[in-house]
Amino acid sequence: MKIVSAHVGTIPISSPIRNAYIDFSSMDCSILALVSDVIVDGRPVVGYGFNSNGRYNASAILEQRLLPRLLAAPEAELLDDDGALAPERAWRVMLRNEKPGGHGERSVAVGVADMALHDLAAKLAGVPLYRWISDHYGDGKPDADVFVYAAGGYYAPGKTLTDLQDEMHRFLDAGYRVVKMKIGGAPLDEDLRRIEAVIDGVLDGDGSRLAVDVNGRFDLDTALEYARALEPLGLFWYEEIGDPLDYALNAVVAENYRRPIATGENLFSMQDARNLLRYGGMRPDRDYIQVDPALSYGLTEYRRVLDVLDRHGWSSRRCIPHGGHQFSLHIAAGLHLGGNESYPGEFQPTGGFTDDAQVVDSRVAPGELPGIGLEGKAEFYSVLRGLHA
Ligand SMILES: O=C([O-])CC(=O)C(=O)O
Ligand SMILES: [Mg+2]
Repeated sequence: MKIVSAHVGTIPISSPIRNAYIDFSSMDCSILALVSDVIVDGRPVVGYGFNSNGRYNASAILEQRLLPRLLAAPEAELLDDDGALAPERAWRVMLRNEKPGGHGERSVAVGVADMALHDLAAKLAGVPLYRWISDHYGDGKPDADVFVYAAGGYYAPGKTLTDLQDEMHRFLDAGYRVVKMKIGGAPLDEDLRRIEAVIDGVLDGDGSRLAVDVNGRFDLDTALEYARALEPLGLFWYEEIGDPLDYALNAVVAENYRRPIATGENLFSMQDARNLLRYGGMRPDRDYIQVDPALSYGLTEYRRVLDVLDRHGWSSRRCIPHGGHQFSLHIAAGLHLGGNESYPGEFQPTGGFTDDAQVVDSRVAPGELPGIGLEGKAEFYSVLRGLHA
């Protein structure tokens, strides 16, 4: 097995929505095809990768550093002892001559390549990725389906409370039980009206089915003011409250807020996640870790994150990755995570699951196509095919 060519593209995943920190009017991402020399049914087996939303494309790092190393490596450096593609070995090749620290855009680029390598490895083995992950990295007994919640509730120009309620009703109609909305982009009293409109108008008064996401906007005073107002509502979680690297802020909020906290989508390495556990006051009996493998050096690094969590007494069930993509859906099923995010309708064409995926009672199965199964997302697959056809 040899990787004969690598093809990088940059595509928009933009929309007019806004969270408390950024709008998505110019959001884009990198896409990648790794073409192998293995031919099945007259076509080469190809692994695909992309980065999820929130960080912009990292195409230059892929093109200028990571992929040249991958393509120049002797075949044996990418293979395991049985001659099969070993994504973790290829990962080490890509990161040769890179210093530690300084995670960020590099971790996005590696995340894209790591995803494509895992897609390719599972396709070469002829199995869906969750099965490959479970057999190679897990206990061989993957979960049949995965908890998913519907994320949305963004701020948008002209969006009314009724529009917000309609959006949340659509999520419930699509099979989700738990929904998420943005806060922190409006004054507290206005956010509370938005929250109450969803809890009372959509969720039959049950706040435990609503998560709220600040996208790192609050200083400590505002974080605590909101915490006091939110606690009686019994929310599913209070997310990314302050700057992602302000572990002390997170710890103080955790001391003052009894309900679950979720964070980690802007932590890009095992070391960052470990610092969150060491200094962030996160509580293993109730809080959630949202590190997104597609943004943070891929599944190879994510396994290190899971190992650190385990050493700190955390269950993998407390991990619900950010990003709403099909890659993390397989990882969640293969490694017994607590769930995965979903954005019905946003961040197309990359976001979401295969076209035939059915969410029932907030659970969805990763599907049985070989690899990640992006071939089952028709619009996205036509874009990916265009990279190398
Ligand atoms: O608005 C965003 O950047 C996405 C986000 O935080 C999430 O999905 O949790
Ligand atoms: Mg978030």
